[in-house]
Amino acid sequence: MEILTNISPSYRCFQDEEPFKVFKGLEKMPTVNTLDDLIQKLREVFQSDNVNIEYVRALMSSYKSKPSEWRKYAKFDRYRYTRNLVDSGNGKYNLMILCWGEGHGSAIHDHANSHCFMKMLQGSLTEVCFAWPQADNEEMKEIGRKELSLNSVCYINDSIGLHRVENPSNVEGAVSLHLYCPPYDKCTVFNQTTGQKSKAHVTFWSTYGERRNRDIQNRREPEDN
Ligand SMILES: N[C@@H](CS(=O)O)C(=O)O
Ligand SMILES: [Fe+2]
Repeated sequence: MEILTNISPSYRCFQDEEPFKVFKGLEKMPTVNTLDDLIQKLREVFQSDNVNIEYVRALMSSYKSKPSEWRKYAKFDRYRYTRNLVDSGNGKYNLMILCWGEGHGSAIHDHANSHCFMKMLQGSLTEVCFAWPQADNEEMKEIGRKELSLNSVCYINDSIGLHRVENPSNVEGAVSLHLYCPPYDKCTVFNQTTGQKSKAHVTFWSTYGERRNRDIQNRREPEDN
């Protein structure tokens, strides 16, 4: 499957209404009414051998978050953000809901050569982007920072750079919907001060709305700096 990646980094993050301005050239966008509808439409899009990143992003943007539709997947942990599998996309991608308690964040990481789409379903998150380290033992260079607000969608891949994400609120949890294509279970995490890399496994806290067992949950990485 080929994924078209001709996306301009400056259009990497789109708030609510933008897709229709920015993507006039695309076919008429179908309306996405519910989360199930979004799941279904994503499956259809990824049946093709050519997937247009901007189309996926616009589809995700067109869904307006309704907590009653995603609550069954939104399982929080006290200590770290959780990853909850929603759909395994016929093996082509993983769609998941991440739950970020107050102050929870990820370490700086790559996305294992996958495409990463991220949509806010509740609250807001801060995304801090970094360049790949150029030399040993050097502070990582921040290349951008944004607030992701409700319903906005952003996109990253390894050629754009690395990032870490955090919920800056100390009163509200945040929930985000992520699509990774192809699916991956290992990524690289980086020490912000030294740029030192290590491999981390990424696992699911729950799958299809069911909690997984404690052993698996306790093996989770790569959260929290
Ligand atoms: N990519 C991270 C979440 S985020 O910090 O973008 C993960 O899948 O765990
Ligand atoms: Fe990420």
